[in-house]
Amino acid sequence: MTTIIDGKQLAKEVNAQTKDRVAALTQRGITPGLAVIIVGDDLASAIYVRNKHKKATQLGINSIVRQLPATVSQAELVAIVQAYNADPAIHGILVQSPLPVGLDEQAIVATIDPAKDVDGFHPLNVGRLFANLPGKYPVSCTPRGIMTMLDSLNLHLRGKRAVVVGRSRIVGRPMAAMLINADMTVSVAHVYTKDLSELTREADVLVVATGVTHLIKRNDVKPGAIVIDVGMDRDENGKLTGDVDFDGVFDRAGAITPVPGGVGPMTIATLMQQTVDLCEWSEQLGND
Ligand SMILES: Nc1nc2c(c(=O)[nH]1)N[C@@H](CN(C=O)c1ccc(C(=O)N[C@@H](CCC(=O)O)C(=O)O)cc1)CN2
Ligand SMILES: [Mg+2]
Repeated sequence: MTTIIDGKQLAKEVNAQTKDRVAALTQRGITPGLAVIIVGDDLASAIYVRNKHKKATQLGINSIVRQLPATVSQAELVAIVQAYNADPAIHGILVQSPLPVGLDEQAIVATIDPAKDVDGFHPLNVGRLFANLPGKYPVSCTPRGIMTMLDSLNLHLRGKRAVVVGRSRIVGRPMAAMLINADMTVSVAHVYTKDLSELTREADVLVVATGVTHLIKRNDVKPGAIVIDVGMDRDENGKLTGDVDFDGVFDRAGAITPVPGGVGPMTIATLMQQTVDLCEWSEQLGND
């Protein structure tokens, strides 16, 4: 029997907990605040940002969306980030990715106060994750959401083999770090990897984040493996599909995420969770 990991349902459960935490803070006169900066008119980004705003508002988080024209300068963008850094009502700041060409995304992310870096993309927080430093700091939401999915399966991860296909800054690299921190033996594959199938067939946990439609097929998966599909691709008919051939892999996997309704909803739920984390952590610091 294969388990379908229902990201929508799990996201609902995470969101319900977040809503309770927001209510408890609000009772103390504190409202978590999230500032989302979006630059230009990328349609997909506009939809993701609208969904973030809607969800934050539903949960009682004070959500501010700052829409800027593609012509905004690097210096203007930095000044806007700095203003949110200085605003005590804002606990989480994020810049929707990708930015239009000409803007240096990394330089802008580096100006976000690491304590307000709700995406976990600031180099200080990335470094903390990779060094597995103790303490409270934000991490990238998609892989954190995937760790929540793995937790929900009550697996024994220690010593098992994980393969992450894709080495992006947002997903592949932080995912690998989180799996190493969970005591798994981790390999990261990418576009130059030779004999990909040989590697993926060793995985007890296989995370695929490449943007290549149906890259992973039935024979690339070890029987019983946990298969996490981060892909959001369009097939030849324009239908949303993943990096994994779900129908082919389904009854070979032990558990598998669907697309849509798998990792995507967990990314937004984790973002909300992390906004409230940052708010609570800032309060604890303030009370010390
Ligand atoms: N600053 C950031 N930029 C981007 C991030 C991010 O975490 N921070 N991630 C992605 C976009 N993204 C959130 O920003 C995101 C993408 C997709 C989904 C989602 O729920 N997908 C649905 C399907 C949606 C559809 O039908 O198109 C699903 O998988 O079920 C959530 C968040 C890049 N940029
Ligand atoms: Mg999905």
